[in-house]
Amino acid sequence: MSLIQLINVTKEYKTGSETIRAVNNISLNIEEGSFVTLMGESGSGKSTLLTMLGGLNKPTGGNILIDQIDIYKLTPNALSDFRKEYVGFVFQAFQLVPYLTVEENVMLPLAISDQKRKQKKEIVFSILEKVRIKDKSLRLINELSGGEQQRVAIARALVYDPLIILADEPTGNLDSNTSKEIINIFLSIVSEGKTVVMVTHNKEYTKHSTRVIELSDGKIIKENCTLFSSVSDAVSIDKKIITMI
Ligand SMILES: Nc1ncnc2c1ncn2[C@@H]1O[C@H](COP(=O)(O)OP(=O)(O)OP(=O)(O)O)[C@@H](O)[C@H]1O
Repeated sequence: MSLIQLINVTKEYKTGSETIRAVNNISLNIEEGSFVTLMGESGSGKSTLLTMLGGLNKPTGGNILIDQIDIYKLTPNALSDFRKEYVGFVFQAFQLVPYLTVEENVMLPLAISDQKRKQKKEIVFSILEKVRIKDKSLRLINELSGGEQQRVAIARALVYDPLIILADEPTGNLDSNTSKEIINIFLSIVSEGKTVVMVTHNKEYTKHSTRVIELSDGKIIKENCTLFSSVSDAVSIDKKIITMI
């Protein structure tokens, strides 16, 4: 059974007398451990689809099942628990707290957790190590480069060890070399078995994904699966690219 199942999903926004159909009757299955990129022109419905997948934006039609849970049939509290357990979000604008340190930003989502402080610190440090920013854990956010800030944002998204990472234009504010480093982090996350769904406008990054989905006017117009036989192939090719820079 697929980890993510969308069944006839539609989203309409009403603004005044106008109704915008941002996502138009999409059905889609996403397997666990895949790296999916969502492409398409501005306004084609990518962010709407991503936020619906993450339990942040209720569809006006259809069902979204994650791990066989029909997420919008959950109560608000259960939906919030579901998000905590299953989904980590990464955004273009990082959305970090500028007057807190790296460590404090990543620790922030754990504020509501019952774990002991020592345990929380261990989780935070192991993730900071994974995204290679541990040496700057005591720096304030505004003392970091854009790429470093995005690493912190990815670390924060990983603190509850979610199965799914949803990233909306995570490289949109970064130069091309830094963007490749961020894509490499996503590839290593995927190689651990997590599922990443990433919105991007940059065609170059689609070659690292296991599946590319192109949207237009809220519909899937093109799909390209299994560009690599496995994610480890993608990682090795990506490493070659990084070495060439
Ligand atoms: N909260 C909202 N209220 C009204 N209309 C909205 C809302 N959010 C998105 N839309 C509209 O829905 C359509 C799809 O928007 P969406 O942000 O999903 O597209 P996108 O492909 O992510 O675009 P971009 O690449 O510019 O971020 C657009 O026409 C947009 O104006």
